[in-house]
Parts: sequence; C-alpha cells; structure tokens
Amino acid sequence: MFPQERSLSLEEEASLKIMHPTSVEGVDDMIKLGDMTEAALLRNLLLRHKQGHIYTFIGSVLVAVNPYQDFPIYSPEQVTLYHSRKLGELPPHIFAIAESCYFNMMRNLRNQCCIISGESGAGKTESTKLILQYLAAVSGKLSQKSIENQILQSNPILEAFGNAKTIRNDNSSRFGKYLEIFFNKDGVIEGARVEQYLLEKSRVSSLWPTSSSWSRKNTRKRACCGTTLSSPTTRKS
Ligand SMILES: Nc1ncnc2c1ncn2[C@@H]1O[C@H](COP(=O)(O)OP(=O)(O)OP(=O)(O)O)[C@@H](O)[C@H]1O
Repeated sequence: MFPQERSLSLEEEASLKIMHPTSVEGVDDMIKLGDMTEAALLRNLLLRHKQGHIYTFIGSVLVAVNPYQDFPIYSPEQVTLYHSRKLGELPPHIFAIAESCYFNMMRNLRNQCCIISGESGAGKTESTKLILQYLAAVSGKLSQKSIENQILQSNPILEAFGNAKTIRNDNSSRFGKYLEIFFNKDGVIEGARVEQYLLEKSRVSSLWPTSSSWSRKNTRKRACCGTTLSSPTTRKS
C-alpha cells in the first residue's frame, strides 16, 4: 500500500457510486454528462485539457481553460471553418460563440451581448480579442474600409494605459471594459466604442511590491504613438 492510500470503511464503500461512462470518456458538451456534479464537471475539463482541448460547451455557454501556451487554433482557416456554421456543429471554440452572435444579429437584426467572466488571469482579455479578431475577419471580407484593423490596433494602446503586472497575471487589466461594436445592415463593422470603468486608481500613485504600475510601458507607448489619449477615468457611482 502506498503511503497516501488508505482503505475505506464499509460505510464509505457503500456510499461510492460507479462513474457514468460519459465521465470516464469525457464529453465536449457537458449537458451530455451523466453525472451532473461539480466533481464531474471539473474532471471533464481536466480530461479535455489533458487531451489538448481547452474549450468545452455547456449548451450555448463556452467554458475556456487557459492553456498558458500558444495553440494553433486561431488561424484564418479556423475563421473560415467556423463561419456560417451553427453552434454545436463543430468542436467547442471561441469562434463558434462569435459566429453565433454574428449569425443571430444578422438573422434577427437585434443587438447581441457576449459576457466573458472569470477570475484574474483566466483569459477574459485574450478571449475578447479573439472574438474581435473573428468579427473583424468576417466583416473585413465585406468591407472596403479598414475600421476592423483600427479597432484591433486600439487594444495595445488601451492595454498600455490600463494594464499592469500582478501576481496572477503579467498583463492584468486594471479597469473594466464595456466594448460595443457597431455593424451596418450588411454585417460590416462601422465603428466601436469602449466604455471603461473602475480603474484601479491606487496603482497610478503607488507601486505595489509584487506588481507594477503601468507608467513606464505607458510613457514609451505614448511617445511611439504620439497620441493625445488620456488614461481611463473612474466613474462615480
Ligand atoms: N486562449 C489562450 N491561449 C493562450 N494563452 C492564453 C489564452 N488565454 C489567455 N492566455 C494567457 O493567459 C494570460 C492571461 O490572460 P488574460 O490577460 O486574458 O486574463 P484576464 O482574465 O483578462 O485577467 P485579468 O482579469 O487579470 O485582466 C495571457 O497574457 C496569455 O498569456
């Protein structure tokens, strides 16, 4: 017997249940799981992560596990693959969510909202950029202008002003962002608006021991860009 092993009492043994086959093999949509427990959900994500699958559906919700390494799954070919495909037709992917928003907007001519949540370092900012990348690529095929590129290129500038290194994330957003993208009836991006809120103001005046202020990177970027953009401001609630 290994040191960490121990035998179960008869009572404990009686409380054990046989794992459902879906939990053993893993599923790409957790609605299909036979055991709907927290342990089963986490095991499924772990199993898929070990197989190199970072995305898993729960119906129309996508769970992303941050791989902390570059996966070759965001190429223009992947954009083409997911374009005009229904949610669930192809393996779980952030592009499937972006396509679903785009498709529903075009079909119903109604605004769509995509909520990205998670703890610090979970990959929210990267996921936002990937959705933008997808929408820009799809819209760019129909567009004569280069607004899509301008929107994508505004990201590093905003990050320079509002991101900083923390113990959890080397490029942590220290302010919230509400991003609106405006399309015309042909599905072409016409503009975008970023609303920022809750800037971590304490970081402007003091340097935290285990993290960085954004000023140095900021100054360099400001000098390069020659812009008159100002730091995000906080709002009084
Ligand atoms: N899909 C991904 N593929 C590869 N690496 C990723 C992916 N998503 C996130 N990462 C890595 O994780 C890091 C942290 O991600 P990100 O900044 O998006 O987290 P966050 O949830 O926005 O954090 P915070 O709330 O602190 O701003 C990124 O800098 C990147 O290195």
